[in-house]
Amino acid sequence: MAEMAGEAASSRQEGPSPSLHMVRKLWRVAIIFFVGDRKLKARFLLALVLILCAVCAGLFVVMSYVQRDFATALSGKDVTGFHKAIWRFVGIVIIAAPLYAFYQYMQELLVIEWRLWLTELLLSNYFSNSAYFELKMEGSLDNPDQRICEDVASFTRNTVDIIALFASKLLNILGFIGVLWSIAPELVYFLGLYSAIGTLVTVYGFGKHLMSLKFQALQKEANFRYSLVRIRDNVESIAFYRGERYEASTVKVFLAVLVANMRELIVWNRNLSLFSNAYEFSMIIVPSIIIAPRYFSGEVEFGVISQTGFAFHKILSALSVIVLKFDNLSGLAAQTERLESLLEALQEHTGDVRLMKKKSWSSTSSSAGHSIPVDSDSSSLITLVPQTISAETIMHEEGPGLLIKDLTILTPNSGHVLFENLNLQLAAGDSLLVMGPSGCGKSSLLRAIAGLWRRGSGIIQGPLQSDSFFLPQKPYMPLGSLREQLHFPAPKNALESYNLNDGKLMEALEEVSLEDLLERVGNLSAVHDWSNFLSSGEQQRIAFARLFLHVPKVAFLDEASSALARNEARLYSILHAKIESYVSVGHRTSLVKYHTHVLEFKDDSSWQLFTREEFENSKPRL
Ligand SMILES: Nc1ncnc2c1ncn2[C@@H]1O[C@H](COP(=O)(O)OP(=O)(O)OP(=O)(O)O)[C@@H](O)[C@H]1O
Repeated sequence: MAEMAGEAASSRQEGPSPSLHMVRKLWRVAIIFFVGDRKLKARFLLALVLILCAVCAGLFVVMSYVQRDFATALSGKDVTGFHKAIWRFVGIVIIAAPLYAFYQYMQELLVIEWRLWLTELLLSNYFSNSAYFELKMEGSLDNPDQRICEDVASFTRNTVDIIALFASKLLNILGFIGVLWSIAPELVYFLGLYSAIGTLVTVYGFGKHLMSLKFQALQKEANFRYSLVRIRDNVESIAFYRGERYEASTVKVFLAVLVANMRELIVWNRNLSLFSNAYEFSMIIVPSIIIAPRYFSGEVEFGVISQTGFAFHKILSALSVIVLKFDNLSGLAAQTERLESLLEALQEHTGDVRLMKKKSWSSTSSSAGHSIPVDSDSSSLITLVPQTISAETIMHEEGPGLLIKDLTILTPNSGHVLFENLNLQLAAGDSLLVMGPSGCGKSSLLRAIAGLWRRGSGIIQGPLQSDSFFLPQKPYMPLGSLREQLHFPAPKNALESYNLNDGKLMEALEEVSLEDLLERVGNLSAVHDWSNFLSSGEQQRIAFARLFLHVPKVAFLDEASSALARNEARLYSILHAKIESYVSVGHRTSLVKYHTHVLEFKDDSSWQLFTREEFENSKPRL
């Protein structure tokens, strides 16, 4: 199973580790938003966040002076000074409260815009050039759905938080270092050394383990959730098999693996907390200890003690940001790692230069000629040719009918040869039935024609993608109304352009003997969980109705009538009348009479092409 392969493949990955390479990856994933097609908006929002951050940090510096005057007035029993300090404090609060709320709001807005943009970019690539299919087939990338959904959300949220955090810490250093330096320069040196040691201990003592555990936690959470989603998608089969105990034990294994990882993670988090708390708490009274003798000797006033403490802790927390926020940073590193590998994998499949700005700068010039359009809905089979055409790649060309030259197909991962040097040609009006033992490669032939499998050699000349239509072995019922089931794969937002009015849809339902379905569900807008609501035969008939509505030049049917008995003859006679050429895969000899040619695969991977008459004569029992 591809998921298991994905799990195995990615469990071999150790995850991120603290290094400059990691920082570069973070930059690569983050920068694409700020140089993408909405870069003006992105940069404007980021600039606003940084400006607000600077203003808020400035207010903190002002507040430290007010606090100093406040304390000094109190200790000197200076009532006027005390009232003055209170009014200045009130003034700062009046400015700071709305400003801080606006600052938070702008951060949230930046997160939402960033998430929306990145998710849309990933989705358009995921569905482009069959990337979603190939990623699953290759099994090298676990849970792309979780990466697109949760990792993008957490990545954008954490990155904005960290940018704002680093900016405010930097401004704190700039704002308070002068204050502290003017009072006690030795405290500045001390802080520099102390935080450098703390950072080194955190990064080298905890970094590798924590980042790797966080990376695995994301993966294991996703595997656990997917194991439950699979059950929801296959409830009926599991219930018939009475497979509850098996499934429960499988899910528990995923849970146990997840919990084992969590246990290890909390141990490391506990140790990190021990260290960072000791690191932080041991500094609480240090500034007072250093400044107190000067106060006792009358060198500085009382308020300087609290101002020194305030400035000291601001700079300490700024210089120690890696120590104190390492938990968030390691989470961000894990999300970055997962997103970076998704972006890389998608770029390999789609060639979309927007996905990896840095990398593409060096590769655009050389690969520009092969760049594959994203979101192209009139793409021909030619657009399915991968970026790098190797000796092991099947070539696609546009042409009338279907022409297959010297086609050899290998399975995607194992490279097992299914059949070799297949040659055939279908002219307009021809139809072909592909037969042979189970597992010989009949469906794989259709996969190769559709451009889903590319390993092998030879040439497939076929019509534009928009002129061909495939009915897969498992009928697929998307989410949506009955109308949308019939329109599928027309996108929801483009139904009108397909010019399929309700009259035509009802005609198609009649053609496939499903006119009663409309009575059962009420109308074409009815929404159900169609894959559970309809029987297998009914789902196959809906698939035929889609085919009759789309009227392609060539249709490909993979055991598309396997669940039909009575209706098969009727559907094939409509197919024959409506569609110029078609290729069916099937086991039943009853299908032979609906085709002009038969391609028969044998157990030894050889094949033979017959006209219908030749085939019938060679098998007298038919
Ligand atoms: N993703 C894959 N990776 C590796 N091998 C695969 C993959 N998918 C299918 N195969 C193998 O390729 C072979 C051909 O599969 P295919 O689905 O084309 O068979 P088929 O002739 O259509 O069989 P059936 O009549 O049972 O549907 C099988 O042995 C199958 O196990």
